[in-house]
Amino acid sequence: TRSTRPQRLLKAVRKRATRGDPQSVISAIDHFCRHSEWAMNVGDEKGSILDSVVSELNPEKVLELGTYCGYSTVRIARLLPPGARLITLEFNADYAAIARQVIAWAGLEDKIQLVEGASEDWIPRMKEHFGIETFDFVFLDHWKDRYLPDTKLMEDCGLLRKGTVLLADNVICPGVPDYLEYVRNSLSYNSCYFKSHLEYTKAEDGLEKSVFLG
Ligand SMILES: Nc1ncc2ncn(CCCCCNC(=O)c3cc(-c4ccc(F)cc4)cc(O)c3O)c2n1
Ligand SMILES: [Mg+2]
Repeated sequence: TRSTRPQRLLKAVRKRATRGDPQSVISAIDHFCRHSEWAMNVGDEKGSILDSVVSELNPEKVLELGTYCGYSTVRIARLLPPGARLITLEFNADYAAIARQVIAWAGLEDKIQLVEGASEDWIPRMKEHFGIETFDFVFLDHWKDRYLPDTKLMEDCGLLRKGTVLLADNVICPGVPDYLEYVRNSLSYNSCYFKSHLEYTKAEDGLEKSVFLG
């Protein structure tokens, strides 16, 4: 049967990127998405904003919601200090299988734990299952109607501490109006918007950075 887009994306990584070189994996995926087939990776323009937030924060414990093919997983993990850990949740088994191979090609598997399942099922189990106290950085890029309930769930599970940074993708396109309204009006967050574009297009999109105040 016909291959899937994630399978073709992985093929492009293997063809163009150098094993063990995360930057070449990132460039290969961006090239594939610009010149062959659009895919819903955070992309190079928003990815540069993601890089600057991660580099400034130097987080030890990172949670990513929504792995897809592992593009942002690789972007984040390549910047983490030794000993830092990234847990990434992916609901779709086919995407997870591709992401594992993209992460392995980048040589970053030691820093990354990919968990297959739904965020709402795994967030309550982070402490007992992964020995996580709190996260330093959370990247939200999964179902857009789960950003708000999962943020409240992370608060309720005590997974956020004073200074934890939430960075949310797609706050304009496809959009997360209920989440934006919450983080921008809650006294528990300092929130700011980084205007950008939907990956590989001219449409407006952006990232919302929200610092939890405890
Ligand atoms: N609960 C739970 N737990 C864990 C999970 N793991 C995966 N999922 C399901 C996530 C399914 C993919 C989410 N991402 C997007 O839908 C997305 C879409 C666009 C986009 C598309 C078409 C357009 F015309 C314009 C923009 C662009 C983006 O950058 C996006 O990130 C989970 N859910
Ligand atoms: Mg996204």
